[in-house]
Amino acid sequence: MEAEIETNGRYRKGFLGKFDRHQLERSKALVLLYQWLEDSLREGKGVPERTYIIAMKSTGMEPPSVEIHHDNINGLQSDKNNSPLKKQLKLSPKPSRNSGAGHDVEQRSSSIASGSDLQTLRSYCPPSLDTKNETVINSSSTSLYSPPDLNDNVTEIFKRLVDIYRALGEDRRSFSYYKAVQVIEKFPFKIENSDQIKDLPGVGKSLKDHIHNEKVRTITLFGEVWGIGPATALRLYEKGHRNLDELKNEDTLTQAQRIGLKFFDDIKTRIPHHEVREMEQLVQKVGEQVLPGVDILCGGSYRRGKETCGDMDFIITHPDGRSHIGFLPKFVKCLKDINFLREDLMFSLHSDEVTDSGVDTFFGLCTFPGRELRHRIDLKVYPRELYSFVLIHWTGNDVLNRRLRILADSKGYRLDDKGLFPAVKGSSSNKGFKASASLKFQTEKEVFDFLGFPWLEPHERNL
Ligand SMILES: Nc1ccn([C@H]2C[C@H](O)[C@@H](COP(=O)(O)OP(=O)(O)OP(=O)(O)O)O2)c(=O)n1
Ligand SMILES: [Mn+2]
Repeated sequence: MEAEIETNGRYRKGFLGKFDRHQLERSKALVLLYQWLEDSLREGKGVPERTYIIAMKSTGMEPPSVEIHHDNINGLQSDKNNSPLKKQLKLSPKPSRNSGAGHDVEQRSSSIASGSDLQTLRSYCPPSLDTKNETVINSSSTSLYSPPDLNDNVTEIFKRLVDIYRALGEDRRSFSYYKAVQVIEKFPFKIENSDQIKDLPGVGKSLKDHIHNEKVRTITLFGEVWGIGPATALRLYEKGHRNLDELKNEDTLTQAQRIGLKFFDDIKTRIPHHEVREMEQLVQKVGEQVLPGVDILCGGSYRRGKETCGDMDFIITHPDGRSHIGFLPKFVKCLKDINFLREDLMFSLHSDEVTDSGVDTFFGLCTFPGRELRHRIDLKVYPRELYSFVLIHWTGNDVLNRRLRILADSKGYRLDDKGLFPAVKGSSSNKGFKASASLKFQTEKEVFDFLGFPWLEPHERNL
């Protein structure tokens, strides 16, 4: 049954009077009877809108006249003279209703306002909309409108929460998520931080928390991709990416980040200790062929005796103090030839330079012989004189390293993977420390002793 409202003065002032027809057209909103809200609150869920829709008629510059499609005209006074099909209705002045949840249905983000008689809620028609109403609605200036839901990552979760809370009997909470979905689905932009919606009523604290948590979770996830640091992770989040699949289409990623992404799951798979031992033996054997006498050992969690390792941290030097120079490129080539090294992430060569203490580094991915599962591998080549510091640093763990650094600081030294530097008088900056030459120690134990830290075997360093 349909009826036409006689737009009385109060009605125009209350809601439609605030907007011209073009504004309403632009908003592409459906205007619903306030009754929809009351019924929804009574039911504890959003009731189908189709019988509550008010359609606008284009009438030039005049305030819009209104058609109502409403079989259930409870709460509206009908004019006795109307035919059953087209009733002339007058809206009875009703007391203003601010019934709890209904109060914050109002939303300001999309040029739709709430009035005391009517609440506007949706900008799309639900799938249950009958075709018999479609003709009427389409002939008016309010068209069916299905905006792209730019925030479906949020609304999909919220829709689930609507059902979950309803099933739990928490109708009020269920309804507040329902309302939030209605509001968020209409956003013409992707929500990226909670500040964008902090002033929106109808979108509760839960959503703000949710978005904040989502941001933290997403940035943390992106930061787990090799080569993506916090700043890049934040930039990618702000570009709208929300999961790793979406990142695959991101053309600003470096080649190394792409590899990190492609083998994300592989890299996260920890390697059993005994497999690392086998790969260490393989790497040592190839190293000996390339450069007899070369010292190669796997540090990190493997050297500390952990059952599984996140990656392999190879530390390489040569006892003669010079043959390490130029070793790494040849070594990497051989390891690639036997299909052990598979992808490069970073290759940095400085062993023939005086600066940077002559360190060569290869970061990449390797596979256990006969397998395709990728593992992270680091090869670091240092001059022999730095070996004691290198072993301590790359064996860890990070807690021990921090303690040793603090201890060194307290004694007026700076400790890192390239030495132990006495503080330069008159300067407390890192630069001041670096300007001095490192003390020389042959073994890890000498460093521990010098600092006065009790000696710990590698397997005792899991602090
Ligand atoms: N922020 C960091 C990172 C690393 N390290 C040192 C201590 C680590 O033990 C060593 C190797 O770094 P890894 O990240 O490879 O850590 P682990 O080898 O200890 O553990 P995992 O099994 O996760 O590789 O380098 C450090 O002092 N501080
Ligand atoms: Mn490691």
